[in-house]
Amino acid sequence: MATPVLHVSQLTKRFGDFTAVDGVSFEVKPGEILGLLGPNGAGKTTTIQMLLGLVTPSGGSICMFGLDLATHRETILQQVNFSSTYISMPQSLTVEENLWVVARLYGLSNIARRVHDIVKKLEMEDFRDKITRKLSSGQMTRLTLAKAFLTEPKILFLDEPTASLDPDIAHKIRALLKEERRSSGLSILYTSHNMREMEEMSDRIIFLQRGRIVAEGTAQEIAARFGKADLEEVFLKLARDSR
Ligand SMILES: Nc1ncnc2c1ncn2[C@@H]1O[C@H](COP(=O)(O)OP(=O)(O)OP(=O)(O)O)[C@@H](O)[C@H]1O
Repeated sequence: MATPVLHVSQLTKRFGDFTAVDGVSFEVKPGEILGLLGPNGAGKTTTIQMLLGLVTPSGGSICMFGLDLATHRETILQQVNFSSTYISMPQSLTVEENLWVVARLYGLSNIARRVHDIVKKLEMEDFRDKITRKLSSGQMTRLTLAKAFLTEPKILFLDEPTASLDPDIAHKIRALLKEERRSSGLSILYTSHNMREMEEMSDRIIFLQRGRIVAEGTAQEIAARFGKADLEEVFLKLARDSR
């Protein structure tokens, strides 16, 4: 069996007396798309922030590519990238300048070609010269996705990657994610509140509720386990139970 790209064991985060992530364990295999689902406040973002080394866990371990994040942070993070709405990028630079900054920070070669390719792939030609401060939220989302793809990571963490995109662009982004997974074996962990997207994209889904995993499997397996027709019905049941 393939070695997992990501192995998370008993991951826990406490903020004072409050436990936001509570003993979570899971794996992501090479080329796998894992969906992280859960109601507001379930602990999805906190989990991703720990995987990125932005938040220090209170307990448990995170291994990527067989290395422990606590001791091999720099090596691991060179092969990881992420996209989320909480990223802030230099506001006075243009879209393309921001991509050049990222490319230089990662020490990439052939920067002009890479930037050109990613701008084309994400259909950003219209606003490549626009100042970042003036971007619409959907354009900003595309810039953060471009930043994530630019470094050709082995695993991508995406926190609500299609949240502010129009249906046409969201569809193209999903197709691109699937194509990258197919062509380069990219692994993806992502969150979304769009149940149809979760069903379409995810090989497996982890359902978080109050910081704990309450269900795991394919969308069909999870729906069947709860005796529901689809993921949306399961979500409504679990979300209402947790309020
Ligand atoms: N720095 C912090 N200090 C205290 N509590 C925090 C902190 N960060 C997150 N929390 C709390 O941890 C819980 C989990 O938050 P998190 O942002 O991980 O949830 P989420 O599943 O991503 O939710 P959403 O769907 O709303 O984005 C929430 O109750 C949140 O208020």
